[in-house]
Amino acid sequence: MQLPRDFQIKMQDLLKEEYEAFIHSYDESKSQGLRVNTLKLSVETFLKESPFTLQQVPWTETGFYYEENSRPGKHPYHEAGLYYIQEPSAMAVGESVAPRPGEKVLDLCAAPGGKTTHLAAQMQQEGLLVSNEIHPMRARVLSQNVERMGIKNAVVTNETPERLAEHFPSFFDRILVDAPCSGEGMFRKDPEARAEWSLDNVARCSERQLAILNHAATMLRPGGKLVYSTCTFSPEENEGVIAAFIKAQHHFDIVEGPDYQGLSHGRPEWVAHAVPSLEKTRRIWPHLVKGEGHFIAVLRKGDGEQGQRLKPAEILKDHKLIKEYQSFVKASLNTIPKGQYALFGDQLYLVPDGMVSMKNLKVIRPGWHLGTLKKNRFEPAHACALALKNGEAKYTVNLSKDASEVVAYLRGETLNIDGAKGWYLVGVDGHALGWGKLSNNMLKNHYPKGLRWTGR
Ligand SMILES: C[S@@+](CC[C@H](N)C(=O)[O-])C[C@H]1O[C@@H](n2cnc3c(N)ncnc32)[C@H](O)[C@@H]1O
Repeated sequence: MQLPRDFQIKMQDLLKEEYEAFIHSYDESKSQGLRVNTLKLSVETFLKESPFTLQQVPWTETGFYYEENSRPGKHPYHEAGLYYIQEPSAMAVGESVAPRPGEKVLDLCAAPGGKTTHLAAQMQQEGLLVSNEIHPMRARVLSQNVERMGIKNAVVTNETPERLAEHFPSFFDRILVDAPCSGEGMFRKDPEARAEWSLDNVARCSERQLAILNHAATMLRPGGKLVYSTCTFSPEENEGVIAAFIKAQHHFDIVEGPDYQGLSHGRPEWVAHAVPSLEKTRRIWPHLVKGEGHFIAVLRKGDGEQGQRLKPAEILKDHKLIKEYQSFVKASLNTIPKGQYALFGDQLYLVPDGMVSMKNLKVIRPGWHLGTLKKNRFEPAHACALALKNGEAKYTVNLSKDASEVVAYLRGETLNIDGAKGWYLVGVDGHALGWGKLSNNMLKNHYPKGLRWTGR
């Protein structure tokens, strides 16, 4: 593998006798992983149903390596959101954040959503998860992944860290900054990261990382936890950023990172102005574990002034007034979705508990999207289907993963089905895939056009 020359010289200088083992790891194949979505099923059930050969990732109960020739991204279970394909080392980050149900959590650099979907699984649909991405196109992909994984309590925003910091002073219990970086840890799997790398870019990244981290600090409540991670080796972007941050932000401490098998300590000796506590940060090395390169720092904010209470979000006083929605619920669901309803134009959402007003921010998903109010009727959203559990819809079409109808449905084709008129939740082995509307024994396909399978 062709690695940038300056990168090799720098790593040799840092790693000394360990360099040989490090550089040989580039001759080995990258490791690939998936994380079971425990919002939809337990690990135990997934392992019984999984068509793939899997091996446990040591630092994540829900994470597994899969074999090179399996293609989990091209399986109906993927479309049903039963798992998220995620680089195994990256799973250690969500484990380090470890949010609890009911908390207020911010994922500041969230697209495409690997860590956000991990945090959401830990929160078990309770509390408020704000998932932010600065780039509009990437924010859209993030939003789609939040939908596919059936997450109800996430608010997806498309903002700069600066604007969010103005809106949310001392607000969040936990914040993750999975920072944009030079991506040295991804060289084995990402040729673009190799092509774009330069020493100048490393320096630019570290400046940007410190700025993002400072904005994150503003948004954390006293006593809150801030996790900083990168997928790069360069000390300037890792221990160096944390050293500069701690120097400026006296009320923050570095706390001991996770002690999972295979994780190494941070290297204070690699940066100027180091403090010994930098050793409490964690590094993941590809020559020591089955995973790509990563860095994780866990920081805690000391006691201090609590933030002001933010204005609550505007919610509907009585959703029963929306007759079209009531008729849909009565005809098509066995349970009434519980929580706070909010209407954005003609779009109906259930917003997370603790949702505050996000006026003037670019919000692209304010919670669980239930559907659209049309003239005299309600049309359920794809997100509504994907967060419904077995038994929650009145009418279902349950297909087996090997049935040709599953592929037909995912391609957007009409299915022939006997039954009463109405909305049907189409699923694979009991896991929702999307909606279909039955009339005259023809199930009109409501699988979103942009997600349909083509050429398979
Ligand atoms: C390492 S990636 C995040 C990966 C994501 N957390 C996941 O697990 O799927 C870093 C993200 O930061 C975003 N980003 C780039 N510049 C940024 C900036 N100045 N402020 C905040 N985020 C930025 C990138 O668009 C990218 O999506």
